[in-house]
Amino acid sequence: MLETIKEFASEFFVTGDPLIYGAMVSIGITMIAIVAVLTYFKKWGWLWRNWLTTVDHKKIGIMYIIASIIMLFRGGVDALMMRLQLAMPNMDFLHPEHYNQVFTTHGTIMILFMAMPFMFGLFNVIVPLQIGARDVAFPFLNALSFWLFFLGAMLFNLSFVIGGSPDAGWLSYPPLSELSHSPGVGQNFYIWGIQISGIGSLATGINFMVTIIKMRAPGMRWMKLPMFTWSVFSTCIIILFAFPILTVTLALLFLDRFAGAHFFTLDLGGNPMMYINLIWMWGHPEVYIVVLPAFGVFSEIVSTFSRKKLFGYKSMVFAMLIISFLSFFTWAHHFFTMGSGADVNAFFAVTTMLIAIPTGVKIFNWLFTMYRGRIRMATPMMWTLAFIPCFIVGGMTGVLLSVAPADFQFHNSYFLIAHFHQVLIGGVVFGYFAGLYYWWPKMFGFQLEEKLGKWAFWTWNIGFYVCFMPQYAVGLMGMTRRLSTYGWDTGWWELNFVSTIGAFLMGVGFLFQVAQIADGIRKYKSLKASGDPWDARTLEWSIPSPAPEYNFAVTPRGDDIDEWWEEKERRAKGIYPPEQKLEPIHMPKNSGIPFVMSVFWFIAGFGFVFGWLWMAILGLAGVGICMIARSFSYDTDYYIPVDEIKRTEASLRGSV
Ligand code: HEA
Ligand code: HEM
Ligand SMILES: [Cu+2]
Repeated sequence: MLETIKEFASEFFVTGDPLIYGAMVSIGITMIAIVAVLTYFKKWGWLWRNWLTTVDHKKIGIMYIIASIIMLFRGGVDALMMRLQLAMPNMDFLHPEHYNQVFTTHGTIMILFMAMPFMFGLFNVIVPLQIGARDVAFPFLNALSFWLFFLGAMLFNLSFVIGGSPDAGWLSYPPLSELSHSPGVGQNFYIWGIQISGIGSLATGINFMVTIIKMRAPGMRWMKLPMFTWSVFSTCIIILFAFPILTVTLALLFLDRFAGAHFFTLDLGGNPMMYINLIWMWGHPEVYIVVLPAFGVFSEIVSTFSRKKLFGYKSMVFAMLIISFLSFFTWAHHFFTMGSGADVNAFFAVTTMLIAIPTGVKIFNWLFTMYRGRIRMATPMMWTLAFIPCFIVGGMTGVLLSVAPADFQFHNSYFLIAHFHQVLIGGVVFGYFAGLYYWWPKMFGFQLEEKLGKWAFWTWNIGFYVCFMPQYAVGLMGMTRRLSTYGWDTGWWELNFVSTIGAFLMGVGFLFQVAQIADGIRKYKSLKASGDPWDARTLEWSIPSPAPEYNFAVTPRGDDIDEWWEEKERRAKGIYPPEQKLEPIHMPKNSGIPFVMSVFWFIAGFGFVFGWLWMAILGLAGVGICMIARSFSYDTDYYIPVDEIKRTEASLRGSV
């Protein structure tokens, strides 16, 4: 008996490292604590009814954001472990094979399970409210997308506890990711975790595209759309074309590993370069997928906090559409060194450089919006102001990398690492933080304490520069990426040491944010009387905060770019909109199917990971049954009666 248990343990659990044991035990304890708390307070029913089965876009958005912040923590711990290992030469904190696992999971989690869900969270919370809609076009699909993302992410994270983490880099290049070089199950976790959540991402892209096309308030023509919604639309275009490439690429890699196909091996007619091309055809657009919505957030904040109309509305829209389009023609800049020849490299160098132009247009528009504005220095605006110089430097070093001959030097060095962290942190993370601070009152109906927010802001920012500026230098001095340690004779240690200090400062910044949120919850003070604490401009602020379940009691109009601002001006002049009659509101009903179906996907994925076909088939059968069950469920909607709307409105607006 004991032998069998030992065998089981040695097959499924990563053994031998106290660090991993420690983490496993803490994950286990956390899980038990969560289950115990839910049971003790009898919250299972509440959890199921209000969250696990919800199809309300606002709640789905909040769940996305919570999941992504947890993933930011996990990815951040990975980052700090790497920085600790690199702080001094010849460190023995992470062994080389662990170092490989840690940068792989860090990169994958940060992009796919932190940035993507944060972005989808903001889409969900804001887009329907900004365009005056009652929900997204397909609320059921929206819930399904969330649960696919969530269980995909869980499957990926499970690799840490069972079976071993992937370790072939965040894009899992063959031949390293092939069975011959990575015989463990880590790569399978990578493939299935991303595959399952990727289907969710594609569905979200389609959902929001249809929502924006079909569900805008009357009067809201395309050139009246709020800028954040435009950014979401341009991102959805990229998702629509890029994600299917990822799905196919991972499916082919899976066939290589699982069925002995040879798409990406050099023998039997395959070619690893095919994988590299395919993965970057998704991977490059992916970085613009995550940054465009951040641009949208900055646009909203700049105009709200400068109390001015956004400068150059149309040029902003065209710049984003051009970036969406160009993002599909630059992928080969990630492998200039792979021998495609001068002509190919020149083509991709030029297309890459072209992207600097629309991006520059956007930067100048933000600056012109601020020019002569009455700027208020609240935290959302501070993150926006910090973003601009940071992103300019990060973008400029991107342009340096795009010079193909120079890239032969920069490629895979710490110069590259510094470039992409600068655009990803300075652009994406700062952007989503700004959005979170800006829309926090909208989501939860109370304000966060600014003081702790400012502490978080400064530690993050100072930490950022201290961490990543030295990396440009150490990159030029020859330090390459994915290096688990180095010697004293390299001359790199001082810069690395400084860099590690910066990384920990950012960690402190994160702790300040957690404290700020905890403090806000403790001192909770409802915003009942005013749903519009920033004196903002777009429709989401025209209704109470948090928004009622049905969003708008009566459908608003969207005739102006800053409709709510114009409305406030009209009201100040005593011009009120005509009283509209309330009507019963048509709403989608909650459903447990998205959650259950995603659990079956998880089971199928788990089966494929370990090559247990019976389990995979069981999972897929469950998915099929859920689909059939859904197609036979007719009771999917209901109406909210007028009385109830009246009661809700009265209580939310504080007059009861
Ligand atoms: C949000 C993410 C994001 C963003 C926005 C960008 C933006 C850009 N990136 Fe970056 N990049 C990454 C994420 C991102 N990148 C990642 C993750 C990798 C590495 C992946 C890996 O290997 O693991 C990478 C790698 C990478 C490479 C590959 C290098 C190599 O592997 O050797 C190159 C090469 O061309 C490049 C170029 C650019 C350029 C030109 C831009 C441009 O879009 C920047 C445009 C912006 C500006 C230029 C600043 C503002 C403009 C002005 C003020 C106007 C005036 C300026 C000029 C006229 C120059 N990037
Ligand atoms: C919080 C601060 C962060 C620090 C200190 C940090 C640090 C690091 C380090 C040390 C590496 C490994 C470098 C190497 O050895 O090659 C790395 C890789 C990477 N990071 Fe970060 N990181 C941070 C945040 C982020 C964020 C927010 C993102 C994405 C949104 C991100 C995306 C990546 C990616 C894609 C890789 C490449 C992984 C690979 O080589 O496969 N990082 N980071
Ligand atoms: Cu790129």
